[in-house]
Amino acid sequence: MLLHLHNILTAEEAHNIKLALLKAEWQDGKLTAGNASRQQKTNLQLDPRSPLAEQLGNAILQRLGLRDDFMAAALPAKIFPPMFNCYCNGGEFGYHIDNAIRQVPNTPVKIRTDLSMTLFLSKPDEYEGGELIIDDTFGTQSVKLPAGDLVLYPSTSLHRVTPVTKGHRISCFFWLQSLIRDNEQRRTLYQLDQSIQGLRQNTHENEHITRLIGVYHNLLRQWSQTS
Ligand SMILES: O=C(O)CCC(=O)C(=O)O
Ligand SMILES: [Fe+2]
Repeated sequence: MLLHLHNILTAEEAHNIKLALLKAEWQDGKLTAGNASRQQKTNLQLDPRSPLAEQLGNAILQRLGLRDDFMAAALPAKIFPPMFNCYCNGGEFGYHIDNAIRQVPNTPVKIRTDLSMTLFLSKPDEYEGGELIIDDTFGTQSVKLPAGDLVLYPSTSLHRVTPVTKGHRISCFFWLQSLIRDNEQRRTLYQLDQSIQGLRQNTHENEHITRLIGVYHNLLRQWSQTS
């Protein structure tokens, strides 16, 4: 399941973050690439240990935590600290699948990457190219979102970023380990949750809704892994 989440940041917030990032010191994106994807990657990244990356990353995570749609779709168990990248001057990232396990820098914490996310910080008309192309069971999708919007997709997907031939494509990208490892089980829970929310908005609370909420929790209990 690929999900487009609108307005994680307002356009103005995204713009201000982008301005701060444009002035930042960037490093070669190959530094954090796995062996196989190193040749495919010609972009820039912010040093994940820099105070700016930490401050912006925490603010973005705090915002995501307040979003019911994100929490219901992702069911996060552990989130990798957000990272920031910049593509310009023909920079791209060829087809790859993200590493399965990532260690949080300077900690013993390992995260299985179940879901990948990109939060777009540049406006689509500020750069040419830079589409995130995602291939999965749902077909091939080309994603280029308004500043402040986020795409969430299974980390099992083959994906690439097309060359940015004009302007700068600045974004925040990261991964998470979900309480639900299996993509189909997670999708089923999301659909059930959306239906329950729809019923609760359109109908008075009743015993059937209560039982349905119970079914949701019982499936979550059966399928979830908390570590
Ligand atoms: O920039 C993006 O949208 C995705 C980046 C990416 O695929 C990666 O760093 O693994
Ligand atoms: Fe990737």
